[in-house]
Amino acid sequence: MDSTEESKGLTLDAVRDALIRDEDSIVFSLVERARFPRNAPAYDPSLFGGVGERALVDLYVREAEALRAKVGGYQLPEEVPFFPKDLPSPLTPLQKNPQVLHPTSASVSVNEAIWKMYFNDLLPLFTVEGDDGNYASTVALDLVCLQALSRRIHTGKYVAEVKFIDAPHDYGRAIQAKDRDTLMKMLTFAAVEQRVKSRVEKKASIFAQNVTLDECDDEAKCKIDPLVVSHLYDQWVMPLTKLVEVEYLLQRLD
Ligand SMILES: C=C(O[C@@H]1C=C(C(=O)O)C=C[C@H]1O)C(=O)O
Repeated sequence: MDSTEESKGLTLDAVRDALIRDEDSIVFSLVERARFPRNAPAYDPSLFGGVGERALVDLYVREAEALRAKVGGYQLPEEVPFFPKDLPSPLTPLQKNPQVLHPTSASVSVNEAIWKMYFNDLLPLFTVEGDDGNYASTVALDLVCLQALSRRIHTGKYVAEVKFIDAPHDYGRAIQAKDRDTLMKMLTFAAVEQRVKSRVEKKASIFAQNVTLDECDDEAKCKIDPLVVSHLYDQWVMPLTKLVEVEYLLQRLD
């Protein structure tokens, strides 16, 4: 969420607009990563002796996050690091962000689940098997994908706050009873989810087109399968966003 939106007051429409914009970043990041094959050695901790037991991708993400923290990153609730331990302190004066969420929101992270999902489930669905040796580009693009997914999913903290503010008594009862199932039912909007899935599939089919000048180009294939993107949202992005919402709500009255 940018600070102008926050200062105008948090509304469900404004947060949903932010989620819609994040769809573009997610689709584009997947299209970029799909230019390279799987490149499995980048994920193998037993390779690249110089970097110890860590896979190249771990090393890259950890160092990139440390640098980002030094220049003032990870101060917003939706910006959550994958390697939060021992992040360096910022070297720059911090921007003053309005505190719109409950203070415990910083501790809500589902990045471990995002990491596992991305490498174990998603990558094999949109990259081709193979190894072209371009490991530096591969891990750099993985980081872009992971960050886009993580930001979208952790924006669920704002969604939860707005829903809570709209019905504090109903949510309050379920929170006090620590009733996860009721919270999950209350915050789920099936019709909205259906529209999200249809829209991301459409976006993927437009953004991932191979554009040519040929009049009638039957060969124009998509760079990623639009169905993979709606599957990603259906199976992982929306369930994890809702998990963030539940986790946030459970701490909302602390
Ligand atoms: C994010 C929301 O909460 C839930 C999760 C959704 C999603 O991840 O896109 C969509 C609808 C809701 O079931 C919302 O209500 O907008």
